Amino acid sequence: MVFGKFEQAGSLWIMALNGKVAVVTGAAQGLGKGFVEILLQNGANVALLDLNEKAGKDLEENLNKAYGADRAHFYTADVSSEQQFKDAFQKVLTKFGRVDIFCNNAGIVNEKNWEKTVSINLCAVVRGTYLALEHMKKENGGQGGVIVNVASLAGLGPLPSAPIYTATKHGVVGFSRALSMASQLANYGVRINVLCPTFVRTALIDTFHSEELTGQFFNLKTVTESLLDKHPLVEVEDVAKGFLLLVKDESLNGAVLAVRSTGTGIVSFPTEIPKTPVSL
Ligand SMILES: NC(=O)C1=CN([C@@H]2O[C@H](COP(=O)(O)OP(=O)(O)OC[C@H]3O[C@@H](n4cnc5c(N)ncnc54)[C@H](O)[C@@H]3O)[C@@H](O)[C@H]2O)C=CC1
Ligand SMILES: CC/C=C\CC(=O)/C=C/C=C\C=C\C=C\[C@@H](O)[C@@H](O)C/C=C\CCC(=O)O
Repeated sequence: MVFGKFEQAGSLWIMALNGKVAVVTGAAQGLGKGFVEILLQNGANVALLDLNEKAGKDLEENLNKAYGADRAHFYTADVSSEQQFKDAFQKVLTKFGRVDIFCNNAGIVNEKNWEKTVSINLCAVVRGTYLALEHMKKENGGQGGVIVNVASLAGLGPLPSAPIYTATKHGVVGFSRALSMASQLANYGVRINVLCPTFVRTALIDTFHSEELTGQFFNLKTVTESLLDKHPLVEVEDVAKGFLLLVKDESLNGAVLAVRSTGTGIVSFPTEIPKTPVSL
């Protein structure tokens, strides 16, 4: 299946990013900032969405100094608000005229206020995906494109100290994989891929030291620390390279990319779930 303007690199079909327009949520810091930078370095123009207005505006100024005027624009938006998300998306279309790449990256850990976590980590990912899809899909006159949803290794296996966070990330993986199949079957011309990083050196990983944010699971801090031993930290730049692959490689739709200190790989899901027979 071929989606958009691309150039051939060996047997790979690679989407050229010059002139493309990308949207990244949670873009003011951390992984989102890394995704924005690698997109700018590869020729795309980028809309940054975040609820942190000061950090977002400061980053916008610095990026336009570094990569050229008018390449990056910040829009204040709380992705858990349907109205704010829709308004920001409309402002992006008014400014840039198109959206080719959409990254649902914004996410939090809050096991106390779990409804907030579900609202941001899962509901807002669905909202952003559907906003982008409505604009991109060919049956609506769109140009096609690619959506990258940010899950986590906790979307592939449990984080005992963060069961709600784990649930939201499993939801992102399942939703994105199912929608990628729907997109293929309906010939939307839109690829939907998932990024599953291990622990990354950002502000978020301090969360599990916070009793306010881990709540009843604060006493499992040592479990997370032992998982950190098993899954050592990676840097934002390592994850950004995986993100760029999911954006540029036109052959990838429904891909789940795990980024770990031991390397990066596309997850293969068993068609037959291993089972231990029981007698009823
Ligand atoms: N840091 C890590 O170890 C890992 C992070 N992830 C995921 O990567 C994504 C980014 O996380 P990090 O960069 O590490 O976190 P971070 O806390 O450094 O940055 C998150 C950004 O999202 C923004 N944000 C939070 N709630 C928002 C909302 N309602 N509306 C708009 N913006 C909002 C924040 O203002 C911040 O700029 C999250 O989805 C997270 O679950 C996945 C695996 C590992
Ligand atoms: C408290 C949250 C902190 C940071 C955010 C985040 O998403 C960090 C996730 C980091 C690691 C999660 C590890 C989960 C490990 C176990 O559940 C494993 O069963 C995971 C399953 C497969 C891992 C892939 C592999 O190692 O082959």
